[in-house]
Amino acid sequence: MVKEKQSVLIIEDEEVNIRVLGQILSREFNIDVATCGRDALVRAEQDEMPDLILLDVTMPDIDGYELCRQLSDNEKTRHIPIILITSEDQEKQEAYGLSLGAVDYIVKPFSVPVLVARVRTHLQLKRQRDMLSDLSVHDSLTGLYNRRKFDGYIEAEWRRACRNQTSLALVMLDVDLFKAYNDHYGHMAGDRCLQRIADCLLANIQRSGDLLARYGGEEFVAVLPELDRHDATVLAQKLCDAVAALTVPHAASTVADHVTLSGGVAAMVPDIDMPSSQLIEAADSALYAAKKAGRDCVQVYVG
Ligand SMILES: Nc1nc2c(ncn2[C@@H]2O[C@H](COP(=O)(O)OP(=O)(O)OP(=O)(O)O)[C@@H](O)[C@H]2O)c(=O)[nH]1
Repeated sequence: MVKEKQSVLIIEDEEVNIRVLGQILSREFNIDVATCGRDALVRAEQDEMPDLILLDVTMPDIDGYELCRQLSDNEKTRHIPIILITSEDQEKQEAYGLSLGAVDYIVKPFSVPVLVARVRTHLQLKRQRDMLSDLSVHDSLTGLYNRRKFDGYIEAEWRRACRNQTSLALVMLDVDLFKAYNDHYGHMAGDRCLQRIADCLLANIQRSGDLLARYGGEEFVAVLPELDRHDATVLAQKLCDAVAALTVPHAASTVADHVTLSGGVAAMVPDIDMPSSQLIEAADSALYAAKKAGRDCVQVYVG
């Protein structure tokens, strides 16, 4: 999600510099401060990550260049632009800092308007990058995550479940007789129906590690870490019930007088040599079984 007000992490150990930078920048941005390298590494990785880091090269514990290298090498923090602040006005030092991953380099004593202008420019670029990356993982019709996000997420969760030897569950949901819905009510009404279903499913998936995505046209998928087969089945039924309770009329359905879903559930504790596609195929075959069993029901894969 792209933030309204962006945030800047100032990594600086001198009180007077913190005060000056804080005063200048807090008019436009949220400010966080770290006074040593170790604290900076923790703050850069927290849930509410900074959008930009102003890093003083001279720090008491970890050298600023080393800190810059660590932040740029870390998968979680590498996308945060870093501006180095230093009193060393040497071309070699500047080139070194930039080669470590910093996006800019400011020499003390600095001009306030120049510093603010550079911070603004890098934050604007960061905002544009965030918007692009947000668009690339969301489905434009429903606002849910898209297939690309799902593919990456299930892979990561599969590896985590394998490492921790915990269960990973997958629920696949497909709108029943949706071709007939489109044929009867028109494609635009079909789109609105999919949006209502998406909102409803999202409202009923609450745990922070869960991921709901639009898997294909009228198919949705939920990745549910640390859920076993039983609990995933309970959730899948709850999702189907919630959509049925919307009572969206479906006059062309042979199953009910309103829109219904079929669901397929699979859950596994992965082995090191099992691909994540095994879980997807299992949920898909359970969904196929639900369709064969007459639709408007949930079936579970029992391997
Ligand atoms: N309105 C709309 N329709 C879509 C969208 N994506 C896929 N569809 C339609 O969803 C329908 C799916 O049809 P089928 O795969 O035959 O399945 P079904 O009619 O739902 O039948 P069952 O799955 O067997 O219950 C197709 O007619 C697609 O055109 C979309 O974004 N908007």
